[in-house]
Amino acid sequence: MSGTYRALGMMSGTSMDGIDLAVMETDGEGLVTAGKTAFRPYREEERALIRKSLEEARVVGHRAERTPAMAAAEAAITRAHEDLVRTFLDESGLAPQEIDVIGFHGQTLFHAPERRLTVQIGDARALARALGIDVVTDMRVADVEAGGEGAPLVPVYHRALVASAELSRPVAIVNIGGVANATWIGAGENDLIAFDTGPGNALMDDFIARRTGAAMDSGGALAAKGRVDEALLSRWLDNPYFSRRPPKSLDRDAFACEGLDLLSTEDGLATLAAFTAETIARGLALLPRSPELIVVVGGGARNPTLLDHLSRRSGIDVRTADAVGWAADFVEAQAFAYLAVRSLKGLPLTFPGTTGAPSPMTGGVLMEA
Ligand SMILES: Nc1ncnc2c1ncn2[C@@H]1O[C@H](COP(=O)(O)OP(=O)(O)OP(=O)(O)O)[C@@H](O)[C@H]1O
Ligand SMILES: CC(=O)N[C@H]1[C@@H]2OC[C@@H](O2)[C@@H](O)[C@@H]1O[C@H](C)C(=O)O
Repeated sequence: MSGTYRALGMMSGTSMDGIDLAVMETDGEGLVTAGKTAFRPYREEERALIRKSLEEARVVGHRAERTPAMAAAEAAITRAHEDLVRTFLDESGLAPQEIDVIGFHGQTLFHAPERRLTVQIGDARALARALGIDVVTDMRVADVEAGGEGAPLVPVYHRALVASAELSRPVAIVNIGGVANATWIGAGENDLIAFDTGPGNALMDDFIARRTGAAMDSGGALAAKGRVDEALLSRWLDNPYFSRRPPKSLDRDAFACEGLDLLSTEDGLATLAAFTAETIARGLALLPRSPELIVVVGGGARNPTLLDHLSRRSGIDVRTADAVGWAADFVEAQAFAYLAVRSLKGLPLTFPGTTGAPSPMTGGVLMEA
């Protein structure tokens, strides 16, 4: 096989909305040719299995341990990934042999790097055998075991994207998924700092689901009609996480937001959007130099109310990934394709500045077809 691979990446994030897939040709370094993408929403019963196992995963002592609910969720999400790859290959007219490797993130159930534990479900061996394609998985594990945060992993791919887009630096790539994370890229090749900033969309999704049953505040329409409760917001901001210097990472449900349930739906959503934006702004203020530009990737890029809060609270120019020519919804899936190739080549996935790893570290486990 040459130094360039055709890789397929899949990510199912903390929003639990479904699985993103992207194909690319890459050498795992500067060469990235992005290809087609696909999305498969989780079915309601799959999401229910994941939600149930989120609670159970808190008690496991080892990442390979499975309670009955976790085992059931793992079987379901492995099938869902297989189903998505098969449909994608059929629709793209590609044969399995034309894909060199799959980068498979799986579904995070629990993340506690201070206990050197990060738990993702998804049976990579079964997936590799079923599809007849090599699979690279467990990309957070080596980093966490070495004392790193195990997250975020995407920054090395953000660096490749920024290099090819010729954006002025320093620049921050902010991913607003369930949790939000930022990558700061300075002038030098190795000026890379990354960390989870705080909540992304998950608090807003959970709140609107409780109030109206909707999956999200589409376009931030309800938040735009609400008023930010500044007193409540400042109580939520009074959390040492937000002033702690990076590296740092979060589990999905790290913030309780006391008092939220007393607000109207509109005011609650407005206050949560301000919370997400303000914590990103505070995170960026911890960096060595303020970025000249924020590029927003992930589902949060589809919420103009949130973007508006972010530009006002940070005072920095905000653009969406789509506006700079990237596919906002698929950057993470692309990143796992890119990371799989880096793993095959033994290149670093994480760095002292991105996860606190003691040195640049490769990672990932290869399951051969
Ligand atoms: N049109 C929209 N309007 C408002 N919010 C949206 C829209 N589209 C997506 N979102 C938000 O983005 C979320 C999905 O984002 P994304 O797919 O980036 O998350 P993820 O990959 O699951 O999370 P993470 O990055 O934390 O792993 C949705 O749950 C929703 O809150
Ligand atoms: C443990 C885990 O799955 N963390 C996710 C989560 O979702 C966003 C943020 O928190 C980020 O740290 C990470 O995902 C992205 C893909 C990353 O590792 O870069």
